[in-house]
Amino acid sequence: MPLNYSQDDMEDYANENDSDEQFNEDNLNDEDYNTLYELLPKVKEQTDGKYRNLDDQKIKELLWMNYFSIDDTIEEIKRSYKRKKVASNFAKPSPDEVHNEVSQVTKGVSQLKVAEEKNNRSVKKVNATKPKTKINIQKAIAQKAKKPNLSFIMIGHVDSGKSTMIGRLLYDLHIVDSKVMHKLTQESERIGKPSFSLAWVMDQTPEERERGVTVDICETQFETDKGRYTVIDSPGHKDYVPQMINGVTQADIAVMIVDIASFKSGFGDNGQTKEHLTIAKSLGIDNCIICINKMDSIGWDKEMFDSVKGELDDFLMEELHFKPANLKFVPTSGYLGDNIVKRSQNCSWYNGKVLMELLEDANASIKEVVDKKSEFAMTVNDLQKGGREGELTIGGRIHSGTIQPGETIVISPTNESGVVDGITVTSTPVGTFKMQKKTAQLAIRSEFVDLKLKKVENPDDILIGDVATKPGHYIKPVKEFKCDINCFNLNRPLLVGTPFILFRGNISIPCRLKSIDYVVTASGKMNKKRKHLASSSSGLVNIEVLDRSIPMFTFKQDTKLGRVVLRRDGKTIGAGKVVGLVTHKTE
Ligand SMILES: Nc1nc2c(ncn2[C@@H]2O[C@H](COP(=O)(O)OP(=O)(O)OP(=O)(O)O)[C@@H](O)[C@H]2O)c(=O)[nH]1
Repeated sequence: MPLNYSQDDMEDYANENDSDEQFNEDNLNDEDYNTLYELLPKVKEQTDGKYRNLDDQKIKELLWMNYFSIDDTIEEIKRSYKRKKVASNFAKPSPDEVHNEVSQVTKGVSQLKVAEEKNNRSVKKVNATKPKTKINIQKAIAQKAKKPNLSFIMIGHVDSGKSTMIGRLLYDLHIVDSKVMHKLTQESERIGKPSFSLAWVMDQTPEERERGVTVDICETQFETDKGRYTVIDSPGHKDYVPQMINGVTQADIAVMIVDIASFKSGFGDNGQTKEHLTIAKSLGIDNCIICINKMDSIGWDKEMFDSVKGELDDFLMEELHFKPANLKFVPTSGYLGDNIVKRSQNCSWYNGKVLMELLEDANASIKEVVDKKSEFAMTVNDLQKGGREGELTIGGRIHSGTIQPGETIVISPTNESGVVDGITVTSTPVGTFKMQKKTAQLAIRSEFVDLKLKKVENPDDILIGDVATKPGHYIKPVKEFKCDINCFNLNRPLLVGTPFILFRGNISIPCRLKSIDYVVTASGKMNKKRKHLASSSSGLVNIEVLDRSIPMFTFKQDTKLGRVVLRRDGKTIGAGKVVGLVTHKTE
């Protein structure tokens, strides 16, 4: 593709040519020819050592295909290597670069326009209101920064010991007292499941206790001298992966629990170990603590620990592209409490940190508690009707920005609004055994809060998954968006028209593959003719939401909420980054 072409030429090129067109340097004009030879050594230098076996001809071809952009070419080279892996985390294409690609491809889709340029006429105007009490916000933020809130989720194959681990953590931190434990032990013994007493601290519904299986996420807040924490328990059973995805979207880091005694079944294709890790990475979790658990059941065998650690390390680094420094492995027994809060006496060969110390390190590494550039946004995760008309309490994690009582919020997709009447934060300080509900004059990013709202016209229109912002920053809902997608685990190809369930934040909604702009072929070429995606392939696609319009973010706007996961037939089949929101002219 020549460099100095006009926009019209580029459109013609996009419409008329496909990626199968052969590169022939004899046909280049002088300027393009010179550019090619100037850039070739630069690409070689930057990819040398990592991506060998690429000959000059192939690099020239890739440079040409990518309009002589070094970054895009290197990205293409990386992608072609990535596709050799079973799963992918679509690690790097920079949002800007993807955005550029999209703005070129969207030119060909003539009926559509990128929605970010807004059509807000139909949206009722909601005015901002001032906080009830004037406070020194900087001082209040600085105060909160002394104890940031780290949210971590326990993930892992069914029965690996997630709930037991949390029960043990809370018990050893003196958050759950011995009276509660004694009661739970008696109750679990009564139904013949004594080993579940610790798990019952988190598994609270009769269904969960009877079946010994967690079916939904459950979160608990606690506070140590150094930091605040939210621990999220998630189900390991394959039928409850959607609930697990919901939990991941509210977490900063993941704690993967692996049952060493049945590692193979959990790690195989039918197990959830790989699926949970892939989902976590796809949804933006970059740090993972891996507890190799139930070590008591194999006599704390170091060789077995090393072998399982090796297999997991390979998968996490090579296929999911975790950075080695962001992975921490601990040998644990959640049941007996080894290496959770207290150091194990049974495992002299392990000199690393225990789970709680690793969580403290992760908490201490939170640098900025509020990103000053980002506006308030919160996904609604819980709803409680108020006693009076127009009252409603919404619960959730503040995703970005700050909020104070007295301020008005507006909720997408219905444009309902309400005035924040009060903010409550819940936590149990270590050693007190008492959950405290505190009212707050200010709540900030990463806190789990309940916002009591008043003056809500139609409370019934607000649903879980809706997004609250301040007036002027309303997220316009869309029914279609462009997505840079990676597919894995497909039994049969994903064709245009195929329906699937899309997960974004805590929303899960039926969607279909509306069209494919291009597929990246096995040889690393962009193919604009292909109308299906195969396993381990990637591409730029249009996704249509089938039920209703939903609030969406691009990856450029928000690196967490701008990500989606696709599931079909009970399997996770792909993940992607949203690169453009699309509205039809008639909308
Ligand atoms: N030997 C041994 N057994 C454990 C350990 N941790 C948990 N268990 C047992 O494993 C079984 C399952 O524990 P849970 O904590 O319910 O497992 P889970 O991962 O939360 O289960 P789901 O949420 O349903 O996937 C229970 O019988 C536990 O007592 C451990 O460290 N050692």
